[in-house]
Amino acid sequence: MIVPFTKMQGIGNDFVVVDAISQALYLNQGQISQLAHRNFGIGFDQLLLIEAPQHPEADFHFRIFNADGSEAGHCGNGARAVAKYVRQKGLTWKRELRLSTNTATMNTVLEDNGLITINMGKPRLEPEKIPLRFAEASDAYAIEVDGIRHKVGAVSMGNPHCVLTVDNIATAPVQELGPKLSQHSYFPAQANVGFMQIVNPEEIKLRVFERGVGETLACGTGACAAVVVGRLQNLLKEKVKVGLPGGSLWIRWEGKGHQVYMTGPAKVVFEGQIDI
Ligand SMILES: N[C@H](CCC[C@H](N)C(=O)O)C(=O)O
Repeated sequence: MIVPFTKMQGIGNDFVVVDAISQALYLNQGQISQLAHRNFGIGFDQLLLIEAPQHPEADFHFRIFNADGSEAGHCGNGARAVAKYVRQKGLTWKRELRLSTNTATMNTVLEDNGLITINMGKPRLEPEKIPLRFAEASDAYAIEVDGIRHKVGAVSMGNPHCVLTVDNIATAPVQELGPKLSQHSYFPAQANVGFMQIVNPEEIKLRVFERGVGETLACGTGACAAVVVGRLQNLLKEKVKVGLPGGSLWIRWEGKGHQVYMTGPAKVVFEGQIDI
């Protein structure tokens, strides 16, 4: 079957986007991981399948699959890509959209400067909603890895995140500690692991070891999770610039009970088709 796709990226987090409305597409985990392969396939961090809305107030639904073929509940950089894709493909003329994923619904606004602002919803802090195997919600948890106790924050943005603070992002143990925290038994659904350096209360640097992928150049929900954790730990103000290896995102969170807002770019790289 010939499947047209659009390759896109959001500050270096890269996607294959497929309109699964006009052409239903069913891929198993092995096929997805093959397509994700940087040598044997197209190569991507996530596959985004755009589907018809599942409820009347949404304009589009999209599903997210990591490079290992696992399905995820949310993707912040991917949401910006979807918002840009549906307009560029003429699937809508609207500049303000309501998108849904398996775990979240969000409003998106295409700004005059070409950036996209997304209301990412309220962070979920209750352990059972992250999910995290702790009884009580806390602004910080102690998780032991190889005999060392790490102070981490944990939050769901519709997908699970674990965030720890480091002095210098350049020397953060992303490859050593990232997978061990991501697959720690305290995270029954695994977790995306953010390493956050506080530059000042309005700016951080962040690297993210993503569940189902490994370290990516950027993670949108990870940027939101890091700002939420930083604010809960009284390290950050309401508006924060998040510097990731692939570029910057602007996150705003007033605090508990409020929505998180994310602003950033999304770009088309090329159009293609593949015989699956
Ligand atoms: N790896 C994530 C999904 C992609 C999130 C990321 N690319 C973003 O921009 O939020 C997970 O398994 O929850």
